[in-house]
Amino acid sequence: MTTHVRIVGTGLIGTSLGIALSQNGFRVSLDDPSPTAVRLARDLRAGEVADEQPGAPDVVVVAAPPDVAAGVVVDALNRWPDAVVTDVASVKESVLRVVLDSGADASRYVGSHPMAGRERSGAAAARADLFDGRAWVVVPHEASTDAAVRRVREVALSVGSAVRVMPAHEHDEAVAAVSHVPQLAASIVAACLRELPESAVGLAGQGLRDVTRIAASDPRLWTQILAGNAPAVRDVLRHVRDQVDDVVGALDSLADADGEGALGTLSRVLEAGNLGHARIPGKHGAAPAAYEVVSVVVPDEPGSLARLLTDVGAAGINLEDLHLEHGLGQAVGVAEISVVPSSVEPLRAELARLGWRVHD
Ligand SMILES: NC(=O)C1=CN([C@@H]2O[C@H](COP(=O)(O)OP(=O)(O)OC[C@H]3O[C@@H](n4cnc5c(N)ncnc54)[C@H](O)[C@@H]3O)[C@@H](O)[C@H]2O)C=CC1
Ligand SMILES: O=C(O)C(=O)Cc1ccc(O)cc1
Repeated sequence: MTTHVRIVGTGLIGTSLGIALSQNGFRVSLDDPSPTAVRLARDLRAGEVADEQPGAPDVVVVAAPPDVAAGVVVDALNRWPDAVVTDVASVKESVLRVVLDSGADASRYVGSHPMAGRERSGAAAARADLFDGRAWVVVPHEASTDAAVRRVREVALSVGSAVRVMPAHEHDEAVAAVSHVPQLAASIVAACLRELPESAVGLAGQGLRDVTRIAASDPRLWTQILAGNAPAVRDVLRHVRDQVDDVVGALDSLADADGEGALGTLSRVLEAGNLGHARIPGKHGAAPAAYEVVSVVVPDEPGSLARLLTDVGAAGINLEDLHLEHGLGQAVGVAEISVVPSSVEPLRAELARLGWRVHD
């Protein structure tokens, strides 16, 4: 029988999920306090407006802001006595605590968190493939039934996510380090740009863009996320502060004293960064792949990049990643094509043969 999923909160995450589930044969009904948000989600083919859908849902996914998520979960458990209820809030322990204290039937509640998102909010930013190949944390608690856990896993797997199961406190500690502190770091670095003269900001290259991409995220959402995970975020941030203090000490010594030991400190911090970076998983949560980059000059003309990608495909080589370096006002850019090491030489030779300028 077709599974009926009710999505409550049709912003970025709810609408993306609705589109992906609808494409995979689920029956989806949509609800949101904002009638405009529901209708936009419906128009984007995320499902039908809930008022127009008869019958109780099998699964309710609460995709509302973190500070109201727990209350919406409790309402859903009370309203639909046979439904499994999950939420996708970025913090899990604070939601679980409210649900357990509410007296509602928590055996049908299983928390969850897709590790996929964008720096934009709202249904208009939704993407059908948002969850594809990304981790989706399923967060059961002591009273969750196996049947409820299976239902939530089914939702995550059917949109292409890789399921990871862990308890709420472990989830919150993990995301403090891999998501919440990185968001703060991006915001703090970007905030330092506010007072810079135009002539300085104009020198920005890809490094600054990479480090600050998520500084464009929604401050209202992130204030709630950080507040909801305060102890774990604070602990990671203290660790960051200790390392910043070490670096400042080394730089003080270089600037004002004999600099003894300072280069060692700087080098250790940078090498530790290499080691941490190498642990970030590659595509589909797989172990980080050691790809190599082939750099190719691309003229700034219509169709150039498409022609390059066609030539890579025709050479029978799998493109693992693509990055375009493109300075403002330049007539050419550089495409950095990541491939497995064994493909580097064949690709270089083939592209050079076809007349592309391939860099060392
Ligand atoms: N934005 C991201 O990158 C990610 C967000 N999340 C989590 O997903 C949830 C939704 O986030 P987004 O989709 O980004 O937010 P959003 O701002 O795009 O959408 C939130 C929606 O919830 C609705 N809403 C507000 N109060 C509500 C209530 N009381 N009941 C039902 N709906 C209500 C709003 O009208 C809005 O349409 C949050 O809990 C967030 O922590 C999880 C993974 C990634
Ligand atoms: O933009 C990215 O790289 C993200 O990882 C987005 C994201 C934002 C919030 C979450 O709770 C989970 C994922």
